[in-house]
Amino acid sequence: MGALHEGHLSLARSQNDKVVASIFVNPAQFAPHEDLSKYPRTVERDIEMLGKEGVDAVFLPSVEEMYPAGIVLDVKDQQGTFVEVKGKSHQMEGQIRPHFFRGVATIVTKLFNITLPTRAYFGQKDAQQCAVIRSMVRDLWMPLSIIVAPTIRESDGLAMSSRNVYLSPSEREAAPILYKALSEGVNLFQSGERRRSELISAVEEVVKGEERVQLEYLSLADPFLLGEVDVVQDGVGAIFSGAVKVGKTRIIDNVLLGIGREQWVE
Ligand SMILES: Nc1ncnc2c1ncn2[C@@H]1O[C@H](COP(=O)(O)OP(=O)(O)OP(=O)(O)O)[C@@H](O)[C@H]1O
Ligand SMILES: CC(C)(CO)[C@@H](O)C(=O)[O-]
Ligand code: BAL
Repeated sequence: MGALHEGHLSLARSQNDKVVASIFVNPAQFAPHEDLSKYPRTVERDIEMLGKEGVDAVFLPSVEEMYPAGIVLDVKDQQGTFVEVKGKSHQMEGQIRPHFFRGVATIVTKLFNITLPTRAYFGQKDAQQCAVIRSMVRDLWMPLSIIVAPTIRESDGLAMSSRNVYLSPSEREAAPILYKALSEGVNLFQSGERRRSELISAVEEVVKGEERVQLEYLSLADPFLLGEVDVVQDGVGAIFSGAVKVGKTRIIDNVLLGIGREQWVE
C-alpha cells in the first residue's frame, strides 16, 4: 500500500529474474470509520526507493481500474465480484475488521491476475493475511507460490509499519510493548508452559503495565487453521498474535511458538 519502509523493501529484494512491486491503497479493505483518507501516500519517494532496490516495474493502478463496478465503503451496497476466504477471515484481525480479508483477497486476486507472478511475497507481520492468501491460492488453484518473509523491526523491537508515522513521540515510546509482551510469551513457552490461560495472562500483564496502550485482543491459535487453542501441542505449535491501540493507532504483531518460521511459511 506504499509509504514504504525497510519491511517492504525486504520483500522486493528477492532472487527473481524480474520483480514487480504494486502500490495500491485498497479502499475495499478499509471500513468506513478507518483511515483510508489519511493513509500515508509517498509515491514519488516510494518509486525512487524501489528503483534503488533494482525493482523492474512498479504497478500503480487507479481505483477505477481495479474496481470497474465502483467501490463503496458500505459492503452491503457493493457491486461487482469479490473473493471471500471462509473459516480464516472472521477471527483475530477479522473480528475487529469484519470485511478486511474480503477486501484483501479480492485485491490480491486482481493484482495476481494482472501481474501474473510466479512468486508473491508477503510479510509475517500480517500473519493472518498470509494464512488467508495461502488458503485462497490453494482453494482456487492459482498458479503461483506464496513466500512469507520475516518481520523487519526497529531496534527497540517495534515491527515496521507505514502506520507508525501516526505515532506521537510518547506513543512511539510506548508502542514496542506489544512485541515485548509477546516475547515474554516466547520465554514462558520455552521454559515449558503450554497452557493458554498462563501464556495469555503473562502477555496481557505486560501490555497492561503500559498505560499509554490499550489491548484490543490476544490470540493463541493453530498456526495453519487459525482456531484458538487451549494447549499448545508439541509438533503443531501456535501463532501468538495480538493488536493494541496506541492513541488512535492500531499496532499488530505476532510470534510463532513451537514451530519454526521455515515450517510455518512452507
Ligand atoms: N515490518 C515488516 N516486515 C516485513 N514485511 C512487512 C512489514 N510491514 C509490512 N510488511 C509487508 O509488506 C506488505 C505490504 O504491506 P502494507 O503496505 O500494508 O504495509 P504495512 O507497513 O503493513 O502497513 P500498515 O501497517 O499500514 O498496514 C505486506 O505483505 C506486509 O505484510
Ligand atoms: C495484501 C495487501 C497489499 C492488500 O491490499 C495489503 O493488505 C498489505 O499490503 O498488507
Ligand atoms: N498490512 C495490512 C493492510 C491494512 O492494515 O489495511
